[in-house]
Amino acid sequence: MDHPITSPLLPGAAGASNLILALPKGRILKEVQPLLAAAGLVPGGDFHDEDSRHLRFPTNHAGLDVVRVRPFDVATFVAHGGAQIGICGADVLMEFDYPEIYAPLDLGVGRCRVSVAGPIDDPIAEEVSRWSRVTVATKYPGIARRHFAARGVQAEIVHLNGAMELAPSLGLSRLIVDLVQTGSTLKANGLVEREVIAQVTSRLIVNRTALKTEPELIGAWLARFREALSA
Ligand SMILES: Nc1ncnc2c1ncn2[C@@H]1O[C@H](COP(=O)(O)OP(=O)(O)OP(=O)(O)O)[C@@H](O)[C@H]1O
Ligand SMILES: O=P(O)(O)OC[C@H]1O[C@H](OP(=O)(O)OP(=O)(O)O)[C@H](O)[C@@H]1O
Repeated sequence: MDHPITSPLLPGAAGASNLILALPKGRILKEVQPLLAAAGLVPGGDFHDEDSRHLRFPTNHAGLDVVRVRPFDVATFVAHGGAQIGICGADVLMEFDYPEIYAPLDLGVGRCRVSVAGPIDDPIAEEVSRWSRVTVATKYPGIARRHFAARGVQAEIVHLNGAMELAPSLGLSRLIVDLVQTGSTLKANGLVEREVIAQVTSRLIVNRTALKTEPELIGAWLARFREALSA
């Protein structure tokens, strides 16, 4: 597909700063590479060198640089306006619930779900809504707290950044809230999915203020991604 560089995608008037697209390191980055290519966006420098210490990279568009950050931090960079556009999972958006972020495009990658899980040999965990409180290990304290609060249950959160599946067997918590795709990580650790909180895919996100101040420039990138998705 031919992607001529049309004028809205060029840098603005002299002195205008570059747009920044925040990309998540890891699995999502791998999955969105074909979409970036279809949108005519090619990160340059040593972007593809995983050992590079650079964090910001030029692209084939003089008006757009990319930064490579942790998946959770994509939303924070975009919410604070450090990056105007980003790509991150709906799980991250749900966790932070930043009002500054607009998420217009579902990219259809990174498909999984946020779920409650517990030990397979703890059948009463199914009756959690009858409890007044429960301990939950998770890297999603906001999602977990809101989910249980909506059922009138107070969640006491043990905040972990990974390996949540170990928490019940090691006595940290009764339940976990984590991402599930195939379910093999739960199974391998003696856990079972109890409840799906939300389905997850990755989204293209935009800072709302930036969209108001640079509507043509950001609108042109949204149109490119939309077109790439429908190709
Ligand atoms: N098993 C999975 N299947 C599909 N998508 C997933 C899966 N695990 C995570 N994701 C999606 O990918 C995003 C990034 O997950 P990834 O595991 O790459 O990073 P992370 O572990 O959150 O990052 P960090 O290295 O900063 O801890 C998640 O926010 C979610 O949207
Ligand atoms: O249902 P499954 O297909 O087993 O996938 C779920 C696992 O994937 C994610 O972990 P990831 O592989 O990203 O590891 P990390 O969070 O520890 O980096 C998630 O935190 C689960 O542990």
